[in-house]
Amino acid sequence: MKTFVYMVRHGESPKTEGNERTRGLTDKGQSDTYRITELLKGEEIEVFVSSPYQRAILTIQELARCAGQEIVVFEDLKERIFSNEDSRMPDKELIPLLEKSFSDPNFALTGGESNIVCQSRAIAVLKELLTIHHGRRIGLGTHGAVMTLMMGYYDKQYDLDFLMHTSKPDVYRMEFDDQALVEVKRLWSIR
Ligand SMILES: O=C(O)[C@H](O)COP(=O)(O)O
Repeated sequence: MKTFVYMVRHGESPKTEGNERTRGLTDKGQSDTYRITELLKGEEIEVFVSSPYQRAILTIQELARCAGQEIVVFEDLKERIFSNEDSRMPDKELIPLLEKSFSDPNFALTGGESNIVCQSRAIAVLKELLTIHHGRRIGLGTHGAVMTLMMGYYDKQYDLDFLMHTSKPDVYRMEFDDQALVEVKRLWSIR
């Protein structure tokens, strides 16, 4: 029996407001949540889980509401901690850090996580979800780096280049046969 995981990367978030945990969505990010709902409401997703970060929860909230389901938050689905959770790392620092991290998966800044540490904690959750919700459809509110690391665990094509070509929001449907990934389809299209 197939299990489907819908990776929903959050929409646009204000970069200067709140901290990593609390910043929400911009007006565009908010309006994209309705597009996500339209796109996915026919998929009959019954289980909703998310990163604990507001921007990820808010992106799937309307879809979960339409499905009459609660969102279950998993701390270990949060975005990779690049240096700390207090503020967003500027892109001019983030991009070199990502380049270094994808060539050395054990590399971490002081106070931050490596790719390997982030991947291990998120994959532990995903494997548990695939077991508990075997045969069901799971919507997962996520972020660029942790999503790429989860997808890359199953298929090496999901690497830094993939991450750099993703959008906010973005949606990928992963089809599993038990714990094995059989297919990935991008469902989001950029207008
Ligand atoms: O999905 C992501 O890349 C992270 O959550 C960072 O999002 P941001 O560009 O809003 O900081």
